[in-house]
Amino acid sequence: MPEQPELTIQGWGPGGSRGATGTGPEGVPEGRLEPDRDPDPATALPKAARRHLEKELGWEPRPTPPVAVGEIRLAPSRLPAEAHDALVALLGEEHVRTDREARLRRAGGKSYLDLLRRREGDASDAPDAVVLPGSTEETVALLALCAEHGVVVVPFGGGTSVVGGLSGMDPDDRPSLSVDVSRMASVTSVDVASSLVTVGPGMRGPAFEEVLGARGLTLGHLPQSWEYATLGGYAATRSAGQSSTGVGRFDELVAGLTLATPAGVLELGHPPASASGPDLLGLALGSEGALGVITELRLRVRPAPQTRVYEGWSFRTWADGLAGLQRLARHDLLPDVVRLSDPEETRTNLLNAGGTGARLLRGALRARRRADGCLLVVGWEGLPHVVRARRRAAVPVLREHGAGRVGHRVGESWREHRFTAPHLRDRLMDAGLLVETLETAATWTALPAVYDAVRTALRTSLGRPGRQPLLMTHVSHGYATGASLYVTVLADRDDDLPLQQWLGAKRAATEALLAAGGTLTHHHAVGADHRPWLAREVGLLGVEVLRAVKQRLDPQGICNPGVLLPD
Ligand SMILES: Cc1cc2nc3c(=O)[nH]c(=O)nc-3n(C[C@H](O)[C@H](O)[C@H](O)COP(=O)(O)OP(=O)(O)OC[C@H]3O[C@@H](n4cnc5c(N)ncnc54)[C@H](O)[C@@H]3O)c2cc1C
Repeated sequence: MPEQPELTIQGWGPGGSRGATGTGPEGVPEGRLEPDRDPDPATALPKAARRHLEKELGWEPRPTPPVAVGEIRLAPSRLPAEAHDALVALLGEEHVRTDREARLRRAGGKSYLDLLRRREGDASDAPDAVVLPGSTEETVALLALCAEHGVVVVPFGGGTSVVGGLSGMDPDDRPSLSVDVSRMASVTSVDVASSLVTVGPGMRGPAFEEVLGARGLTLGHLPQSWEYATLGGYAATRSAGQSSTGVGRFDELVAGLTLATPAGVLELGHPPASASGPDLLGLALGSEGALGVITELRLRVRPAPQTRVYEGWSFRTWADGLAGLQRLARHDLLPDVVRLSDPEETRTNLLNAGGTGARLLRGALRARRRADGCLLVVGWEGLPHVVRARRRAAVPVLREHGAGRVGHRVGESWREHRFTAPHLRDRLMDAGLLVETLETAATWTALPAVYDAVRTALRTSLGRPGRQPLLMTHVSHGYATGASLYVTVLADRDDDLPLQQWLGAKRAATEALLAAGGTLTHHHAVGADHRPWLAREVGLLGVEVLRAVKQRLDPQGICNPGVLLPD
């Protein structure tokens, strides 16, 4: 398996002048514990970005660094000795870990709240131990063992959950195990004729694409968390990638999977298609570890694209942009990548982009009176003549809605930098900012109202005299019936009550988007954070159906009890 980069615990990405280093057992990427940091906020951000944010937010940059990793508080492991010994007998000593480093690395996910807690030295969500099963059989056996000893099990993929999916909360406060699937990370079969590849859940996107690329294939699932998230995690959360408008959401890429549960093994999905009753595969997709551990996936792949065309367009208004996308969607003409930024996101991105190209673009948009407009990045991939034909059909529609072409460099630059934002988030958090995202989806009809409602709720909740949040929104995925909205929120952090500040804003935004007709989540999943609202979307009877399925597969309720189902 190609080497996978390191996981960190207080931010995103590798590095860390102050972090500890270590080498882990087979399959566990070990290394520095925290990202590289410039402790001085005056130099940590590009000048233009800092000036813009200071003006927009009423924010004064100040150093708010995380505590040193050595100061993070970690309670002693509560794993009972008999359970530990039984796990060692099953998996071997090196695959049952209770050491500080192993537990800290699997403490929670990467939401703003998760990172705030860890930056403040709180690792109360750390598991009592980490186990690394190597096969479906070992996973089933370890689930039986945990059920017998009353130990909670939290599957761990890349640790990139942003909805509290790894918080390990348990109403009965039992000891908890992080089940790290990184040892199950190899490709076991490639069926080129059927476009099917069987792979372990612990493999990450870059490694998988490398293996597929050698065969002229691709999966094409590219979420912003691509560097760290795993294939099993994508399935467990119903992830969507940046090209999902074209290649489909991750749900659509899963042809089948194996789910190890305390009640036994489920083999789900029968490609190419089946009418044998309701689709049980759908129960495992989005199950977030609450029904068991996904131990194998059969994924639908495609030939690697021979051509890629990425470019930028500019609409005069947000309404024009939405109307243009809706029209493309109705006629099945949406490109593979569609990303329409609202005026606030467009302005901020243009100001923050450095270099001559960005300066020229700003000038050109001003000259064409589009400085307050909305940037659209589109991308087409595939066979050259198909890409040409699809683009040729879409361009007149864009023009009919007033879009002006701003060129390939904008599209290419977006493609080149599309995984950098999470690294910037670390630096913004170091300088006293609240930085978080939220997402939803709505029909084309409801979308404008959802957009307005979320913005009003966030402004009301986070606004203070002389201070306003910066709310940057884009449409990230288009469908015939509607689209998703993705909001990036920046605000001056309340240094006294930072957790409460975001919890209040998130609650207000969620209430507002549900009332306006948005979905609870488009691709981040339910986790612990969205649980209280699940019944609003699926109804009380829907929650009861899910509870009954869980009761059958996991009678002792040991599988990730803190997520998905409301208390
Ligand atoms: C900076 C950033 C950018 C992001 N961008 C995107 C994006 O563009 N699109 C998107 O969809 N999401 C995005 N996310 C959210 C996150 O990356 C996804 O939810 C991803 O699918 C999680 O994968 P993971 O391997 O990290 O899973 P984890 O975070 O480890 O786990 C997520 C949940 O799934 C469960 N789980 C994990 N593996 C298994 C398994 N094998 N069997 C059963 N349950 C399992 C866990 O218990 C947990 O409840 C982003 C997150 C961050 C921090």
